[in-house]
Amino acid sequence: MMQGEGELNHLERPSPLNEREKVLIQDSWAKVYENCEDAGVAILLRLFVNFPSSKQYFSDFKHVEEPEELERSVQFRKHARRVMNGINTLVESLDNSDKVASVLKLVGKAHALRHKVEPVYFKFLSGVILEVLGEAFPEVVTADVAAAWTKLLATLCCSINAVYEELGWTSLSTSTG
Ligand code: HEM
Repeated sequence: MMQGEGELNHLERPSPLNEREKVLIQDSWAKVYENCEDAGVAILLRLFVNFPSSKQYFSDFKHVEEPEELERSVQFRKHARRVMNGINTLVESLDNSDKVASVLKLVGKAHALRHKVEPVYFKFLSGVILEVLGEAFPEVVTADVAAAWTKLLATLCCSINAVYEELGWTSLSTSTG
């Protein structure tokens, strides 16, 4: 089995978010988004420290190891902002499934075709988001809030995987190793 293929096949799409879960996500996100810049940097830094291979896709800092130096990279900070803005759009659009689908389609397409990012990195990023939010906002991220976020992020990964599959990612992934 090629790298990433198992991930594509074995992720189960969670049930849609219910109204309570949407409110839990929107309320908790509002607190996080007040510190958008810091939260984004903390999340991306954790991704690159815990999963150093995720740096391979970023020309400006793929060989940088020091977290302090990573944080200073313009490309790093720009992507941290983009990730936070992407999640913000999803959170704002929880009642608009067409919008959610179209945002995830765009993100999936760009990362598969242009940046050639293995889809498993979206799963790593999702885990890191939960971890960092739980640590940074322990009073906000209760067990119920964490469960709602887990569901949203699993949905995100499933949708991204579906886009990759539609694009025939398995053949692409052989060329990127
Ligand atoms: C929720 C998850 C993510 C969102 C919302 C997101 C969003 C974006 C956006 C909006 C762009 C620029 C637009 C474009 O090129 O089409 C971008 C670029 C990029 N993303 Fe992501 N991204 C996410 C996850 C990831 C992950 C997990 C990786 C790899 C580990 C990654 C790697 C890249 C790279 C390499 C670029 C190009 C950077 C550059 O040229 O400066 N992204 N991302």
